[in-house]
Amino acid sequence: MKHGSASDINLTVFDVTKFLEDHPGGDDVLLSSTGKDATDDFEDVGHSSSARAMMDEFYVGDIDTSAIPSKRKYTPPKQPHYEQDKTSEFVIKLLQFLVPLLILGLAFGVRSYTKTPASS
Ligand code: HEM
Repeated sequence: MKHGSASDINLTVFDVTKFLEDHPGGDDVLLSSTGKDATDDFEDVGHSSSARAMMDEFYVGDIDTSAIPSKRKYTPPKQPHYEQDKTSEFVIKLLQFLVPLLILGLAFGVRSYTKTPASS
């Protein structure tokens, strides 16, 4: 949040971790205002001048917002293009279909060879 009448491009950072339990307005409102510019949140409440004076206790430093790099769109690194070999994929699919049939045929074959002829 901005503090006092500092220049518009400066953002003042406060560490309120030690103040969470003691904040008269509660810890939930403090937490909901962390990690962002909480100037409006702070001002909207109409904090007293003694509340403003307390802020010095939690002062960490100023950030020159013009020095913050603007967010850049993430572009994933280019992947090398691999020649995809579809034949092995096809062979695997074919085997997945044929192997069970082969086992079934084998089982029937073995059965018909080993079957004792029906007593006549
Ligand atoms: C370092 C920052 C802050 C300090 C030192 C501080 C301090 C205080 C103090 C001393 C009070 C008692 C009333 C008064 O004296 O004005 C208070 C009340 C309150 N504060 Fe903060 N505060 C801070 C930040 C915030 C933030 C970011 C919010 C966000 C919404 C907030 C919301 C409130 C609320 C809702 C109350 C209760 C007001 C009421 O019941 O009348 N405060 N705060």
